[in-house]
Amino acid sequence: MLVIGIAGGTGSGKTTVVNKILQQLNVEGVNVLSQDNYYHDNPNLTLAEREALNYDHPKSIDFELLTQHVKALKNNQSIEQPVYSFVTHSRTGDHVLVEPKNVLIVEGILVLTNKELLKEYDLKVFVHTDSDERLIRRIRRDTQERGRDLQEVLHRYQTTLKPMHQEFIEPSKNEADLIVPNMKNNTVAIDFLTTVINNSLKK
Ligand SMILES: Nc1ncnc2c1ncn2[C@@H]1O[C@H](COP(=O)(O)OP(=O)(O)O)[C@@H](O)[C@H]1O
Ligand SMILES: Nc1ccn([C@@H]2O[C@H](COP(=O)(O)O)[C@@H](O)[C@H]2O)c(=O)n1
Repeated sequence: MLVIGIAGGTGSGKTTVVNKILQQLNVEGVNVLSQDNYYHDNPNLTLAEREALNYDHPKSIDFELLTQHVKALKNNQSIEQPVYSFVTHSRTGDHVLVEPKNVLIVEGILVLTNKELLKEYDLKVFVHTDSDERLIRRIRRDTQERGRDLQEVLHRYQTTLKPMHQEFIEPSKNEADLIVPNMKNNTVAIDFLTTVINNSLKK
């Protein structure tokens, strides 16, 4: 199994890049584990308390479970991936059964920050987009798809998102084997990535 970690700031285009790779890959099967499904649940907190949490710090992620799931898939075992809701800031209680396949992509803002998880990757990618463009994309997405309003997005950006990006996410770029600029459609980088993945699978 080839394991690929794809990180980058919020709104950098990680999901978009992953979807383009999936369209082009010439392999039997690919699984994608999104870090977003591995946020801690915090069932003992009220909705207001959960809303106030910092979701851009590495401690907000259940890396133990994510790493355990990556290792299980590599050992040819199935996993039950939790499902997360950005509306309630908690796990829904549902699970998705994931069976092992040839390629595993692990994507998320913090997936290149965890030492144990870093050991599991064969290829590490960082998607780069300038912060002003990422903020614009984030406002658009969170108000249209994640039930947020402009004030919420801007408050979170100033209080946690930007400082955490500078402290944890941007430095994790140094772990990457490849940096994909995604300010505009970058077909060359996507073609390059799929070629690298296909070649690694042939070895
Ligand atoms: N190269 C691009 N040019 C313009 N818009 C883009 C590009 N890549 C992604 N987007 C848009 O930006 C938003 C965030 O992209 P997404 O892939 O969800 O980012 P991430 O997963 O890194 O948070 C989406 O609305 C997406 O359509
Ligand atoms: N309850 C939550 C959990 C996370 N977030 C934000 O999601 C961002 C990461 O997701 P991407 O798809 O953009 O990579 C992260 O920046 C968190 O602030 C949230 O708003 N609410």
